[in-house]
Amino acid sequence: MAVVPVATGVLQRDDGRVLVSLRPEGKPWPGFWEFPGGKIEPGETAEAALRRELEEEIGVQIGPPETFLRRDHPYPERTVALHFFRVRSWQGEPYGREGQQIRWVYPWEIAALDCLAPNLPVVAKLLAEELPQPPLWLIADPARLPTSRFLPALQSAIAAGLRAVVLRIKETMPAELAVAMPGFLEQARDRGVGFFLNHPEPAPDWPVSGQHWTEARLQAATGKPSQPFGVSCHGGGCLARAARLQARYAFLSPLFATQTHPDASALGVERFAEMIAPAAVPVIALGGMTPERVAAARAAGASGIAVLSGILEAEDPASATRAFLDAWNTHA
Ligand SMILES: Nc1nc2c([nH]c(=O)n2[C@H]2C[C@H](O)[C@@H](COP(=O)(O)OP(=O)(O)OP(=O)(O)O)O2)c(=O)[nH]1
Ligand SMILES: [Mg+2]
Repeated sequence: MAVVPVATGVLQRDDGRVLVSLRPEGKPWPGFWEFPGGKIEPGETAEAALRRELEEEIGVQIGPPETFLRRDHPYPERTVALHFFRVRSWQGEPYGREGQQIRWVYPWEIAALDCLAPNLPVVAKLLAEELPQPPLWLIADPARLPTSRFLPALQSAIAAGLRAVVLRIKETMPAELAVAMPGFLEQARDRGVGFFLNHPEPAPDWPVSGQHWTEARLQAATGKPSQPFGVSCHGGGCLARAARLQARYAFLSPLFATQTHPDASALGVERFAEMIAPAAVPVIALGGMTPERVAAARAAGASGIAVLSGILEAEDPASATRAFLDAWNTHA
């Protein structure tokens, strides 16, 4: 089957919104949202095709495009070799020059629309950029530590560079912790730490970045929550639903066998990679994570790694944090 090379542009404004356009009747895949662009002509470079297509389709002259993602995708009638570029500057106000609808949307809103399948990894990559960096996620559960050690251990991890935390509260918190928590969270937020709260309803009104849902809660939900949220998934169906409900990230577990869930059989690197490939949410690898395994998680397409017991329960939470961060950075 012939391979058709295609160049498309993700126009992104300073407020983070990107331009999507609706494929019109009369073209393949009418009614699906895409990034403007089209086929690269013989002898044309991808960038030249991008410039020509964006002028033809949305009436803009673009500044320098950034190479963003490459994907080959087999449609039933043809395989397309897609060159996705990001464009941050252009002249002219985009409009649907071929009569097509256009829309400016936040990256997390794209997957709630009907999108062409190979565009979903582009959405995941845009969303990954919005997450706290570096992408080492700690699942902090006060029930797993003596109360007096919980906040100091968390503080040490933050001082060592931790910037993403899921605060997992399963049972009533010791009163002294509950009292200290809002002040602690406010200080951490000022240092740029993102906190997502996994708490039974009613959740306390703490200054967090968003909520963290279980897979069961995602399945039971009738719509997206009002706050940004992430979710713990165990399979590809959950990742797809999470994206549809505009989740900002998903944990996918267990990548490796773990002590905390010895009965859950591990996904393994290969299945994990297969589940991530078509996903429209950034996937954070969870389960049996050690610094030695970070490279494998990253190579499988993980946008980050999550640790449950390897940091707060370590003798020295700061050096445990640094070991994971070093491993992530080494394999960039
Ligand atoms: N433009 C565009 N095409 C995409 C995207 N994702 C994706 O899979 N494709 C596929 C659909 C099409 O099979 C192919 C490019 O098609 P196109 O219909 O835009 O090509 P074109 O503008 O040159 O159209 P035409 O002149 O042939 O009518 O790439 C995307 O985000 N934007
Ligand atoms: Mg086109």
